[in-house]
Amino acid sequence: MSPLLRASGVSKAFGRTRALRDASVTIGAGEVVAVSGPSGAGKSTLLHCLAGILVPDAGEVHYGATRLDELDENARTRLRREAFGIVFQFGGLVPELTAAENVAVPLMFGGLSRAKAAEAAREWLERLGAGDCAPLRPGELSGGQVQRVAVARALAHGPEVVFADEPTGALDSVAGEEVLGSLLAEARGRGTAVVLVTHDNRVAAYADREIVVRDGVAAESPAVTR
Ligand SMILES: Nc1ncnc2c1ncn2[C@@H]1O[C@H](COP(=O)(O)OP(=O)(O)OP(=O)(O)O)[C@@H](O)[C@H]1O
Repeated sequence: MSPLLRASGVSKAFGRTRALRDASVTIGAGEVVAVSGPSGAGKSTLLHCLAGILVPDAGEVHYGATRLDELDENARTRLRREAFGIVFQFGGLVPELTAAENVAVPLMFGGLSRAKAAEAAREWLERLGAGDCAPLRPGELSGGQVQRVAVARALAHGPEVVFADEPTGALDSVAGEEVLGSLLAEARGRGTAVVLVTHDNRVAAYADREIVVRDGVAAESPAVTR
């Protein structure tokens, strides 16, 4: 599998907390990788460094031929918008916008007309089983619906990688499995890589491969052939 995203010797500290120590991991194109480990181990920090949300104190992050950690803030934001999709534990939707607008607005940033973005947003919400949510605001949605909308928003612009930080952590197991099932089915169908932070072993079982983080140290399991 060709490497898409590669962290090499990445370290990140917050004050005296060494959240990540010398982490070296690779994400292949189209690969679904679970990042697991106990609370506070450094999983989110690793995800944020790979996604260009955080800049590491040491080490390198490569996205294809691009050295992510050397880009300035604007360039990283642009790259994230174009090439990455992100799903947070609590959706991270804009509360003032409807579900449809939450999905459509990033598409308009990407250059689609309002009408085309609205149409694509509707299609994506339908695909994720959240068509009925289109006119509603996040405050009017269930946790599972919020995550479906967040997944639609993360996938709609055709990213190469989706980063999901405990995307089902706030949901009961049935809703969680449905959301995760939809995310992975859509991503696998499109060859989109997924980096999935979880401390739930059942969730990790959906992945092709696991990166286990303990005390800031990341260990990769070998690739599983499907
Ligand atoms: N912005 C921050 N400021 C200060 N400390 C931080 C910050 N972000 C993370 N940390 C600390 O870094 C360590 C790793 O945090 P991180 O969120 O990466 O762990 P995690 O494995 O994702 O944990 P959880 O499963 O509880 O979300 C923790 O000790 C945490 O308190």
